[in-house]
Amino acid sequence: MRQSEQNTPLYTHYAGPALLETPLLNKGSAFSREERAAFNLTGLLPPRYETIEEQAARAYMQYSSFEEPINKHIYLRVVQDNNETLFHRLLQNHLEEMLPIIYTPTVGDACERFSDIYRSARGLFISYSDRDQLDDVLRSATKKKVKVIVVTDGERVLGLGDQGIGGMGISIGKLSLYTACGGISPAYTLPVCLDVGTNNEKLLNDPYYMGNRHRRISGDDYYEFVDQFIKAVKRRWPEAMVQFEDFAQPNAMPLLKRYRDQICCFNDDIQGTAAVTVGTLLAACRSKGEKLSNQKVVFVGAGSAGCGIAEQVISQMVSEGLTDAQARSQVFMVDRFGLLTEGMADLRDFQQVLVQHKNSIADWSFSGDYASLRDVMNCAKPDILIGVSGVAGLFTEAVIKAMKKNCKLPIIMPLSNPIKQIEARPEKIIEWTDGQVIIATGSPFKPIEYKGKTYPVAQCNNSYIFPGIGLGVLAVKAQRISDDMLRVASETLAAASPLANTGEGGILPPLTQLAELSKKIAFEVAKVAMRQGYALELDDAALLRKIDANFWKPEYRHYKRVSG
Ligand SMILES: O=C([O-])CC(=O)C(=O)O
Ligand SMILES: [Mg+2]
Repeated sequence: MRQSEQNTPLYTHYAGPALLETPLLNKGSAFSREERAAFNLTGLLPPRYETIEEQAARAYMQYSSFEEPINKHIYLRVVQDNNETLFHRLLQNHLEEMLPIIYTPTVGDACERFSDIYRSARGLFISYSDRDQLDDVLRSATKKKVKVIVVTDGERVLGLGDQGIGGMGISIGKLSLYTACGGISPAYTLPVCLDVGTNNEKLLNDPYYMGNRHRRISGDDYYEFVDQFIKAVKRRWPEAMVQFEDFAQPNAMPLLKRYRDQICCFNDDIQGTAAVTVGTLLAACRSKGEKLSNQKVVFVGAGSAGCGIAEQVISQMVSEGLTDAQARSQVFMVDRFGLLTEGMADLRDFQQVLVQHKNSIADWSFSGDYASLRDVMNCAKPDILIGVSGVAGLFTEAVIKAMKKNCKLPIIMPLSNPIKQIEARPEKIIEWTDGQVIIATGSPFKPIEYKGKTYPVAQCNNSYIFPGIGLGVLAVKAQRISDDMLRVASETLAAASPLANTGEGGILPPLTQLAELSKKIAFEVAKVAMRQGYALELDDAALLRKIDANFWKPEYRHYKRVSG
């Protein structure tokens, strides 16, 4: 059996202060007496030799001294930039408590205030003005073996809009989860922010803003720049997987279409969110003893994320036996002007195929030009309501009550992040439906007490999907990420649903079980990649061993010195 790399010594020429200043290698007070002597560290550290658990206990005490989530976030990022192994041990020990701090929702604040709270360098900022020297820029990344890149241009960070280089915060947060929940070694990850400017006036006028102070580059210049970046990545790290994150709607889909058959990549907001949503819906329907293909689904927000999920829902309905046209007739997209309806002006291609035909809503009665969300609730009588609008408060009491009137146990999923952008808070939805509801949100919420009963709130966030995809892709060196790989990730998630399996607990397994779930997703994803000819061929036992061997653990290795 292949021994995990982590049990073997690590050979390095770094020594003295440079070793302590390299977060991937630094062990701080855990350097042993022998290592301190061999690496010229004697005297640079307090005399006591500590274990990683002792270090983690001190760090947790310091962490707990901060009240505000943003200050806890800043503290954890400092630990990360100082000692990555310790950072991940701390996360592992307190995953449930710390996920909302390093990731959604607090990561949203960290992106908005990126320049204000900036401490030290992490990741690669790639400026448009550097476009002719991208090979040099990528060479500056000291990591030789980058295997997972999360790249954003910061134009649509969560539901917070254009954050310019603040988008780096989300790339960092996603990759922390790749490690914490998908076992990808931090030595293999690289957060990237493409700085093509910002149209956010507040940032442009903010003296502390650290990005380039010009408006966003757009059109052909923009696409050419992204292309230069992708080509440079292919030259430097030909096997790296690229996750597109938080690109604005007009660019997200074209970029995905352009690269999905060229490199190993996916768009987290379109495909990752679709995969987790379909997985959650499958589990919710199973827990009701029903099929997704028997449900009517309303989406609020017809951007690339909403339409991406809708297409995935449709393809699931078709796999359950509906025709494409039948499935489309059961899906209703509502955007700022109302229900997407045949003949509506200015629709994008991906919206055009999701309109309702005039004759299928001929017997609806409504007053404006297009049916409003409330009209859709009254006339379509949906079973499922999904919010991906980024607009707080759109699920009003009237909307939810109109839905409940026609559906005994509605499935309601306000998915917009972070919490301040949510369509309706879950405790309100429970109150308005008198507890007769299945809820999932994009951001985390504590279980809700209502009339003596406890209601868990599932966090339908793409974090259930991407770590497992990454682990599977790495295990078999997959060259592409196909729709079937994403579909099997949804099914694997649904199959792990406590509520669907036992009639009790949440619709989704708790996030604390993500590492185990990611291994299962990785296994299934890798098998599909092999079947489709995108990956190394391995038998099941060898694949399981590979996944385990690839799963990095926050433990210190023993170091041996080599000359530099
Ligand atoms: O980051 C998250 O929590 C989920 C996500 O991709 C988004 O909202 O853009
Ligand atoms: Mg996102």
